[in-house]
Amino acid sequence: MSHRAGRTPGNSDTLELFVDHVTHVDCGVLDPRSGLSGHTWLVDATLTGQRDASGMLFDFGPAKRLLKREIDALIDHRLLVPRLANGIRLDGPLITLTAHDGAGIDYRGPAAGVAIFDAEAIDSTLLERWLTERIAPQLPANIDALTLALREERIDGPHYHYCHGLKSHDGNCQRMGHGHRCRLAIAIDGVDQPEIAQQWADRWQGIFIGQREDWVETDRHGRHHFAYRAEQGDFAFAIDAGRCVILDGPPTVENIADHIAGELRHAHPAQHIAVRAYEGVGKGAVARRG
Ligand SMILES: Nc1nc2c(c(=O)[nH]1)N=C([C@H](O)[C@H](O)COP(=O)(O)OP(=O)(O)OP(=O)(O)O)CN2
Repeated sequence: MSHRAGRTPGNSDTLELFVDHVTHVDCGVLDPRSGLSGHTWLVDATLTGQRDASGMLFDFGPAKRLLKREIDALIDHRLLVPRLANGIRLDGPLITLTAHDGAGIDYRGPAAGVAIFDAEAIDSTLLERWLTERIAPQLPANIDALTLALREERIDGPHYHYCHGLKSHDGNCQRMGHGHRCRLAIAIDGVDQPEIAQQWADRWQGIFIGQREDWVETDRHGRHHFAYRAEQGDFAFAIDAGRCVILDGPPTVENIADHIAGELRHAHPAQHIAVRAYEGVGKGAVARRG
């Protein structure tokens, strides 16, 4: 999605500067069809304009810092909410979604934990436009246009997406309801097991991973309620129990990998298990049992 930043581009002296994967965004999305989903989008940026006296469009260092800072501040580690979607209600800090299948999701938390869009649904095209409209005006005057492209990491093997929050994290991971799209790999006795990893990925698509000590109750509609107090404020989430996984410890990627390894160990007690779980793109944890 492209947005003019200021001047009209010239003909022959216009150049493009690109930064692939200037940042990635890990967020949760409320959607009237799927309910809750976790996303990781890589962001590629292209700047169009004229060189200044230094021979540059924009020094890569400050350009990357500005783009990453703004994109991260606007949508990273937030729950993205399409305000105009059927079934969405905003009532102060309480956001409720009644999805098409009747399932209800409640979120309550500080404003910093969400991003609200005047839209019926959220996808990468909408986010590209929304972000460029806000960031392009901050670019230097010799930049005529900004193009941002959001893409998912190419993952050929098993992968899943989930939402969570890490209440003790000193950064934005404390925000309940942010999410990730992740690879998952499992090996038994050193042999890759894509089918087993795929079964886990299928089972875990779109789950919310909570911590047992934050589980408050299961209501009469069969929804688990979670709540915690973090540095940025009080967060609470309610979602169908069938879409929750509850861990004994915080839902870090270490604990997620270890949870899967522990479950597999029951089924394969005499074998060596290795679970390589990712959190978003390019990072994660390996848990080994046996
Ligand atoms: N050892 C661990 N550290 C962190 C975990 C974890 O599970 N184990 N989890 C998180 C957060 O959940 C988070 O979503 C990761 O975000 P962040 O640290 O911001 O990672 P990015 O790749 O997005 O980093 P940038 O600096 O924004 O590029 C945090 N730590």
